[in-house]
Parts: sequence; C-alpha cells; structure tokens
Amino acid sequence: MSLITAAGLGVHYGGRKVLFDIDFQMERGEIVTIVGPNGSGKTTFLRALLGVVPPSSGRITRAKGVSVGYVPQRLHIDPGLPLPVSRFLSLPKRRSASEIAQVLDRVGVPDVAAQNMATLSGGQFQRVLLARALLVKPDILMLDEPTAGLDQPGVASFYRLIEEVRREIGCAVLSVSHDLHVVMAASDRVVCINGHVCCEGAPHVVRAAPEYRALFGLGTGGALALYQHSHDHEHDHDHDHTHEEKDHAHHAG
Ligand SMILES: Nc1ncnc2c1ncn2[C@@H]1O[C@H](COP(=O)(O)OP(=O)(O)OP(=O)(O)O)[C@@H](O)[C@H]1O
Repeated sequence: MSLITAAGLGVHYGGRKVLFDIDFQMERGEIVTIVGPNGSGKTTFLRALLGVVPPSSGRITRAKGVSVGYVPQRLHIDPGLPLPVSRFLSLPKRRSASEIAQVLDRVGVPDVAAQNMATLSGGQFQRVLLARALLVKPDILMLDEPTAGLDQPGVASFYRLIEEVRREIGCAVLSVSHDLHVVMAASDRVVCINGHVCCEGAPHVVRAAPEYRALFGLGTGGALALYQHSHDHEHDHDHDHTHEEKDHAHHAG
C-alpha cells in the first residue's frame, strides 16, 4: 500500500478553488519533487497531505502508522520570545536531552541546544527545523522550500544532508523546491502543480512536457533546463565530470 494517497483532492479557500482533481500517491523510500509557479498551491498541497488543511473534495489516505516529518517554508518566531532550541525541539512532545543532542549532532549543529531560536542563522534555523522533523522518525519527510534564503553552498550542503539522512533512515522525501538543479538529480519523480497536476514523471520527462514548458519556458527561466543541461549537452573537450553543477554557469537553450 502507498504511504499516502490523495484521490480527487480539491481545496477551496472561501469560494476560491486553489487545488482541484489531484490524484497522487507516494511509495516507501521514493523521492518526489513538487514544482510549480508561485501561488500554484504547492504549500496548500503539502498541508492537505499533512491533514492541517481540510480537503473540500476528494480524500487523503495514509497507510496505518505512517509518520510524517514536516519542514515548513517559514516559521515566524517572535524575536522577543526567549525560546531555546532545546525547548523548541521539545514541542509538542517532550524530548530527552540526549535525544536532542543526538539529533542536533546529526543535522550538523551540535552546539546550538541552549541558543535562542531567534539568534540562529538562516542555515542553522533550517537544520533545527529538520531536526524537529527527524524526531518523529518519519516515514515521509516533507520539505517546503527548505533552502529559501540560503546561499548556494548552503543549499548544496542542506540537500547533501537530506540525502544522507534518507539513506540512513530509508524515509520517502517529498519536497517543494525551486533549487531544481540540486534536487532533481536525486528525484525519482517530479510533479508539476498549477492548481491541478499538469504533468508528472521522471525529471527528463517533465522537462520535455509542453505543460511544463508553458509554465516555465524553455530557456534560462526553467530551472529544470539548468539541471538537465549537465546531462544532455555535448562536450567539445574532455574535462573532469566530477565537478559540481554550480561550475556550469551557462544554461541550456
Ligand atoms: N489560509 C489561506 N487562506 C486563503 N487563501 C490562501 C491561504 N493559504 C494560501 N492561500 C492562497 O492559495 C493560493 C496558493 O497558495 P500556496 O501557498 O499553496 O501556493 P504555493 O504554490 O506554495 O506558492 P509559493 O510558491 O509562492 O510558495 C495562493 O493564491 C494563496 O494566496
């Protein structure tokens, strides 16, 4: 059985139809990336899968006992509120000091337990959010643009961490991302949402789909094009293929 399934999912806010007719399922260990223009309903879709936004139509089904760890797109914490990281990680469920130390170590910020949430850097904050998601021992890790605001090395190292964690605990990963050149390399499936699912499939299939091209264009505006570039271009000279993607500053046409 799929870990989570949406059948005919629709979400309305007031009279406004934000999502409609979405059929989706996720299998154990799968890596799925959601793409779509701003305001196309990606966050709403994750929140509906989480059960915090009620469907206006259709149904969400989770396999029995499935746990979901969620890294939200943003989380506002009042800078005037003294909230140490350790206390944040103990909400809503109390966690032991050793559990907290272990998970912070795992996400690469071993020294922040006593620090106030409001004083963390952007990169540390994202890692603490990831730590919180990992504490639930997720079968599915849901990440909503988790690297927004990080610099390029920060983005790359965050996704490396996600990949390591996934290998260790075998969870499925569902991300909303614009950092496609980083994340797509490891995606089994890409789902392009614009109110409904306009196309889905392996990264190269979605890249070629007319629906995707209509939304993102063919050239430099299409992040998928950037990702795909390093795989489909012709080399006119021999060079080291182990370089990082960011070394490719030019875009596919
Ligand atoms: N709680 C809400 N009440 C009313 N409208 C909402 C609510 N949340 C989102 N919306 C609207 O629903 C639409 C989809 O929003 P959503 O945040 O899901 O899009 P998104 O694809 O994640 O966007 P972005 O890429 O900009 O993060 C937007 O027009 C937004 O204004």
